[in-house]
Amino acid sequence: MTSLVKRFPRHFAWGVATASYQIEGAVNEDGRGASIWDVFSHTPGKILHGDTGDIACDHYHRMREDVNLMSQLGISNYRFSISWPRIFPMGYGQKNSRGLDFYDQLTDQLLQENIEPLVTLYHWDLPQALQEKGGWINRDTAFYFRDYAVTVFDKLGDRVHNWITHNEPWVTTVAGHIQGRHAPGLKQPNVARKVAHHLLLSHGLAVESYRDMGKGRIGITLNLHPVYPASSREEDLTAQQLHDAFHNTWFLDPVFTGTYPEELDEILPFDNDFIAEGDLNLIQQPLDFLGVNYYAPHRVRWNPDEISHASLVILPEEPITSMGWPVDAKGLTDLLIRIHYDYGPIPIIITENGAAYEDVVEDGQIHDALRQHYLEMHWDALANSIEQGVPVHGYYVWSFLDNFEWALGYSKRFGIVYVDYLTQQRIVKDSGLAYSRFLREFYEYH
Ligand SMILES: N=[N+]=NCCCCNC(=O)[C@@H]1[C@H]2[C@H](O)[C@@H](O)[C@H](O)[C@@H](CO)[C@@H]12
Repeated sequence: MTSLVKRFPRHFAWGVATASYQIEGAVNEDGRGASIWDVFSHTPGKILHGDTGDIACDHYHRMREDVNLMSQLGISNYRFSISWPRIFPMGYGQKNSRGLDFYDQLTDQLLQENIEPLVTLYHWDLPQALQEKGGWINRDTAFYFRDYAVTVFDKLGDRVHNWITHNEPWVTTVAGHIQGRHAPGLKQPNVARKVAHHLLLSHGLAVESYRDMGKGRIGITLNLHPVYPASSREEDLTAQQLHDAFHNTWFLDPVFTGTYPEELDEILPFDNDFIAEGDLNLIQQPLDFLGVNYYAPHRVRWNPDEISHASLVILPEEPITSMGWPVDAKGLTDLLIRIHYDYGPIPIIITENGAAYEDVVEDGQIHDALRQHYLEMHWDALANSIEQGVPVHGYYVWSFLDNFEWALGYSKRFGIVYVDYLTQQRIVKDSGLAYSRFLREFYEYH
């Protein structure tokens, strides 16, 4: 391992990541309003086994214990998200001071333990009251988001200096509004371009506001995949192009070039009546970093029946995680090099990377060798990216704790810390102990 620590720069930010609805629980406490995920998870048939985020990891009540565990493991960076409906139960208007107080205390606890916060403003838990006014289909939501962001900047901005506007707007758009497998559970492809645009507009408005208020760094997190053609056949090369537009450049292009990719119009045609003068300039304004969530590459073959005109191909012999996602760390290097050369030298933070595997508790331990190997392979791939000139400034394991995995409920475990949901006991897995050893070596070396 020692050779690996030398390959990362001195101030590289190693961390762990979570999200509010996936770990907090306490959904009806201290004035929190309902989110679209409260409604969705309580809708029969939407979540595996009927799981909800009502309790999750009970992090709202166990925050100090969890921060202390991070500190014991030598973790010095923590990415978490803020629950908008804890701050504005109705999405706007009357603020909820007890909701703000929780994140105020969390921030202070982190700083006391010398852990640097990286705060995500939106990790999918839209206030239900705004969904009832149209949610992201309604342009007003972008401005309510701006006002929510300003409130949080004002409260925490003296201590939090690293911000992410949105986590994976692609998932909100596609899973939430086309596939219907995420909240708000809509299957309306014709609104997808408008939803994505309003999410990006809200990002631009929040960045613009932060530039007037804060002196820290702000970016956006996108889930991105390198896209490989299954063969050199013309149709598979076309599938690669369209799939890349649907999964990657739909969001990379507006954020970094102020344009939407033309290929997207082939698969999601739209009349651009929702794009107002100045919107794309706002969306395209400079960022301090791009957050990249990387899990797996996409290998595709032509399939006109799919929205991206491509189907994923999993090779018979390639290893997969329990999510069915291929394990291919070189995909991370390929992706980062592509971003670097296509979009310029924007600093990159890997805001999520990790793997779900079936974990078994044996004598109070979890020997999750596959997850440990997955992580170490991706650290090596990240070092390769840096050695090839990509300015990577940080890496956050998804996830610190096992947590509510959206439509799959608690059936999938991504944590480096195991959570027994019956007792809420935390057990550091072998992968968490290995990460701790790696961090110790890194800080000793540097
Ligand atoms: N092939 N393949 N597919 C990868 C699927 C990409 C879309 N899902 C994500 O990236 C989600 C992201 C989310 O932020 C987090 O809240 C989720 O818990 C993790 C784990 O699911 C990941």
